[in-house]
This record gives sequence, C-alpha cells and structure tokens, in this order.
Amino acid sequence: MVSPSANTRHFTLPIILVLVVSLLCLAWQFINKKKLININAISLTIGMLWAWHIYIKVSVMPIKDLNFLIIALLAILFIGSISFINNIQAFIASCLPATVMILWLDQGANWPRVLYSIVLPGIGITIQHIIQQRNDNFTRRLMDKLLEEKETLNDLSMLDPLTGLYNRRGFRNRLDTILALGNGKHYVLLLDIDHFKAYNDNYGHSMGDQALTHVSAVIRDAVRSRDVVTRYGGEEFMVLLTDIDAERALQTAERIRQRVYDLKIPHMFTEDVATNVTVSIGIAPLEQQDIEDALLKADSALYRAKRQGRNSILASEMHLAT
Ligand SMILES: Nc1nc2c(ncn2[C@@H]2O[C@H](COP(=O)(O)OP(=O)(O)OP(=O)(O)O)[C@@H](O)[C@H]2O)c(=O)[nH]1
Repeated sequence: MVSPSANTRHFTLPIILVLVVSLLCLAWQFINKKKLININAISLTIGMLWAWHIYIKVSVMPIKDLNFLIIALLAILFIGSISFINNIQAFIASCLPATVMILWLDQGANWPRVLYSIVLPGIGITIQHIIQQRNDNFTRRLMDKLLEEKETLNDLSMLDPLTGLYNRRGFRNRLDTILALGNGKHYVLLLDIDHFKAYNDNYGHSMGDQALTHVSAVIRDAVRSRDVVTRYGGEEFMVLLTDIDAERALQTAERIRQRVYDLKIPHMFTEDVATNVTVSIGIAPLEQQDIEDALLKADSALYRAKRQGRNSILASEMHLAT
C-alpha cells in the first residue's frame, strides 16, 4: 500500500493474503452465481489483513511516522468507501481493524484526527444508505402495485363482462390445467337459448341482456365448482363437466335445462316451444384430450336438438329427449 521507507519490503504476507482472498472470492462467486458470499465476514477479514500489514510496516520503520499512519488510514477509508458505498456494515467491518491498529500504534496521541478521518466518510455513507433504502422501498412498492394490477387485468381478460363467466380465453386456461392433471372422464355441454333473436326483437336488447345474466347464474349454480362454465358465444354457453360419468353428465344437463325453464322468464315468441325462455343442449365426451373434436360433436348434437323441437338435450352417443 504505502511504503514508509525505501528499505522496507513492499509485499508483506498480509498484502499477499488480501490478493489471494480477493481472487478466491471472485472465483467462488463466478462458479456459484446464485449463492452470495458473506460480504461482512470477507470485509472484516480483509480489514484485519490491512491492519496486520500496517503493523508490519510500522514495526520496521526506524522512526514512528504519524504521516504514514494518517495516509494509510485515508487509503483504507478511500478503498472502503468506494467498495461499500451501499453497505454501511461492510464499510465499518473493513475500516475498523485498521483504525483500532492505528490508534494503538499512535498510542492515542492523535486520536481526534484519526476519529475525524473515519467519522466523515462514515456520515457520507450513512446518508447515502438512507437515501438508497428509501428509493428501494419506493421501487418495491411500485413493483408490488404493478404486479397486482397485472393480475387483476389478467383475471379480467379471462372473464366475460356481462355474465362473469369465463370467456374462451379463460376456458383455454382452465382446460390446460385440467388436462395437465390427467385423470377422469370429462364431458362437454353446449347450450343455446331457444329463439333468442325473437326475444331480443320483441322485448329489447337490455331485457335480452338480463335474461342472459339470469340464465348464466342458473347454469353456474347447477354444476359443481370444479366444472368450467363459459360464455361461448352471444347466447351460447359451454360447460366442461370434469371427472364425471355419462349418466351423471346427462343428469346435470337435464338439471340445467329444467332450472332455466323454472326461471319462467316470459317469452311468447317461441313458435309454441314454451311460453318462457328455454335452452337446448348438446353433449359429447372429451376423448383423447381433443377439445375441438368434442366441441364439434356437441355442436352437431345441439343442432339436432334444435331441429327436434328445442328445449331438449341430445348426446352425441346417446339420445335423451325431454
Ligand atoms: N341481448 C343480447 N343479445 C345477444 C347477445 N349476444 C347475442 N345476442 C343475440 O342472440 C340472438 C341469437 O339469434 P340466433 O343465432 O338467430 O338464434 P335464435 O334466435 O336463438 O334461434 P335458435 O338458436 O335457432 O333457437 C341474436 O339476435 C343476437 O343479437 C348479447 O350479448 N345480448
């Protein structure tokens, strides 16, 4: 570091150890990128090596020189403050051993000057530390808020705003999770409100919206929480009945049909199907995780149910008219 006399050795054992420890730390951190070294312990070790180095240098000096001690202290404070500008603990750990050593070597003769030299950068680093922490806290709060907003937006983008049911995107998301879990047989139900165009035309679009909301709530209530109810199109809904057998799937479809009927939403323009809002339902099993095939089959069953007179349920494999 500082050579007090031209006759003394430049490289002492502690200064070689400082180099070795620094290189070992660099290599270790390079190999173990995820594990952080204990910076306080390392800075204390290096601080003690510096103190040892100063002791060796002073012990070989013919006359004790205060200037050498002050320059050595300033050099250590300089290195400490640029290395640990954001870490006050590491700064103290690296400077304390040399400060104590210098006070001891000087036998307290110039202690105010020595303490002044260490207190000044200490105050600077403390202020910097406080400002840094305030900035960190602000950034953390901002990040938390952004993540919260992102989650809300993500949830909203998966739901249909009118009915609160899943939209197609939300359905895909749930389907991926269900398929990843594997087990069990699943059934797809496609439901369509009968003569809904006539309902809209005669009762108005806003009454149509209300009817859609009531029908959605009834469907949601008629199935289990693990089933996925989706608004598939305008007046079309899709239900994925998970881990269920054919008989129970048909029973569930019938329960939905009956409950929509029991809502008794007046509809006088159904071409004699009923005097209230009804639904037709097509059912198909979900085989080999092929949702497109299941939807095609359910759609064709729904089409046949409509042709047969509506307010009815048809399955792609079996027939159940009501
Ligand atoms: N109020 C309202 N109506 C909608 C909405 N989405 C779609 N519709 C209406 O739903 C009606 C669907 O009519 P169609 O597809 O002809 O079928 P339908 O009259 O129900 O006849 P069938 O299905 O054969 O029984 C159209 O009039 C659409 O305008 C919506 O969000 N709100």
